[in-house]
Amino acid sequence: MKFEVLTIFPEIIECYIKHGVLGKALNKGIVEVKVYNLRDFTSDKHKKVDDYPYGGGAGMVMQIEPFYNAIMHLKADEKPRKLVLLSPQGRKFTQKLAQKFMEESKAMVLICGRYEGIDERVKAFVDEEVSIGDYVLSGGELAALVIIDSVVRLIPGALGDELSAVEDSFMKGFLDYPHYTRPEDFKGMKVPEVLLSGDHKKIALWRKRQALKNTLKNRPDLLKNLSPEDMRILKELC
Ligand SMILES: OB(O)c1ccc2cc[nH]c2c1
Repeated sequence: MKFEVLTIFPEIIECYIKHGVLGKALNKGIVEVKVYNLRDFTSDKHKKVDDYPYGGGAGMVMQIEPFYNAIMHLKADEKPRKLVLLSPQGRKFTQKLAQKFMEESKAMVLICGRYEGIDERVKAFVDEEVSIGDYVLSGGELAALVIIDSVVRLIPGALGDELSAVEDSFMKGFLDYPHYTRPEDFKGMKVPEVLLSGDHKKIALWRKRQALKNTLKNRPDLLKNLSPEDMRILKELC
C-alpha cells in the first residue's frame, strides 16, 4: 500500500510515521509513504499557496494551482490511485471506510488543506472528500494521519499480533473491554479477580460484559446487529 500526501507541512506527516505500528510497517516494506510539499509546486519566488477569497470574508483560501500541479505530477506515472481530499465537508471516516480503502486501493493520495479551505475547483480532480469528525481542525494533516494509521493496521502482517487488529474496538461493532497489566495492586486499586483466575471462559464472558457495558454507556449508537448471545448479556445489564 502506498500513500502520497500533499501538504504544506510535510514534517507533521514525516515525524509521526517513523513511530509505532506505522514505523514497523514502513521498515517491513508493507507500506510506503511519500510526502510532497505543495510549495514545491508553486510558480512564484515566494512559493505562495493561498490568496484572499473572492466575494470577501475572513481568512485566506488555498489556491488551486499547487494542488493541480502536484496531482498532475503524481498522475504522470499513469498508475491507479485513489485521490482523497481531507475536508470538514467530507463524508464521515469510519472503520468500515478504512476497511474499504485497504481492500480497494493499492495507492492513495491524501490531499491536505489548511486555512479557511481550498479552492472548490480542486474537487474536480479528487475521487473522495473525507472528514474524520465534527470538530474544527487547523488542517488536513491530522486527518491524513488518522486515515493512514487506521488503514495500515488492517493490512495483513502490519501488526505483530494479528489478533489486536481484530480485537480493536469498532471491528466487532462495540467498544473495547478494559485492559490491565502489572502491578496487581496499585495504591489499593486492584486488578479484577476474574483476570487472575486463569479461567479463560470466565475471562472471555467478563470481557464481553464489560465491552457491552462500556458501549451501552458511551456509544449506544454502536449497539446494532448484536448476536442473540450478546443481546442476552446486554439485557442482563439493563
Ligand atoms: O474534519 B476534518 O477531517 C478536516 C479535514 C481537513 C481540514 C482542513 C482544515 N480543517 C479540516 C478539518
